[in-house]
Amino acid sequence: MSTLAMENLSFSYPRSAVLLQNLNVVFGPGRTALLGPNGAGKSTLIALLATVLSHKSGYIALNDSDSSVPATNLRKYRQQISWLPQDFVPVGGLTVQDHVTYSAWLNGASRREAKRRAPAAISQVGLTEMAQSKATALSGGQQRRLGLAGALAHDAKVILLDEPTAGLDPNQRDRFQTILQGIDPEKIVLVSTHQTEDIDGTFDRICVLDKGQQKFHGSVFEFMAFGESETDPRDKIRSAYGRLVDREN
Ligand SMILES: Nc1ncnc2c1ncn2[C@@H]1O[C@H](COP(=O)(O)OP(=O)(O)OP(=O)(O)O)[C@@H](O)[C@H]1O
Repeated sequence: MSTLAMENLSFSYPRSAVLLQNLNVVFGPGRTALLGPNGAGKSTLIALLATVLSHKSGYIALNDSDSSVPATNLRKYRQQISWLPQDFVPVGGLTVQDHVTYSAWLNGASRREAKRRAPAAISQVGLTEMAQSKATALSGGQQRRLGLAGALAHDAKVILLDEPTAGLDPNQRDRFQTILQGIDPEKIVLVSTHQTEDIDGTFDRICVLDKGQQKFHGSVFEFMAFGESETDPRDKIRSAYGRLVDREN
């Protein structure tokens, strides 16, 4: 079983207080929703896992590729990671097809592999009919799906998606959830989100980060137990989240 583990991970931005201190988290296969209030450190954690930021101490290990950060085998680690940043903006001038090919190549696939895999990833996110359109001409929701296609085309073991559905309308969010549900369950998928109403039925597990600390990590079912007075699963999750996270945030 693949696991992505952080051990005693600490991080602070320059001239800022410590944000993550001795964080220990293990993500396994399946879809995990990363919840937490604004400023909790979700994007930072994802950027550390993507190795866009470097942690101060501790380490990150991807067990079945025998690679870790810091490590001698950073390249091997990076080849197993796909990352969709929160502020994804398509590169101007590229078609959807070229954009997904380019993203897969940037994520570590060879040029030939990237080209070969792009059509399936474009189809997976429902953009086949727009494959020859300019990426910048897509709507906001379609652009997010384009970003997701780039992450999926790489066929990495770990897929990191930072608030992929922020600002999308309910239809586009539904569409995104359906795509997430279709991702190979053996992959480690970590998705930061504020949309607790989208969790039930899409995610297997929930990890709650608050003030740089892990407040909860377990199955969606276990999480719902904190919202026991509610009956609707979505209300249970919202209520559980409210109980776990300090209201003063
Ligand atoms: N480049 C930076 N330099 C200094 N501080 C930063 C930087 N980026 C983020 N921070 C700070 O680190 C903390 C965590 O930010 P981060 O973006 O990781 O939180 P988040 O949980 O993703 O928040 P949100 O839900 O609002 O996206 C915040 O206090 C933020 O102001």
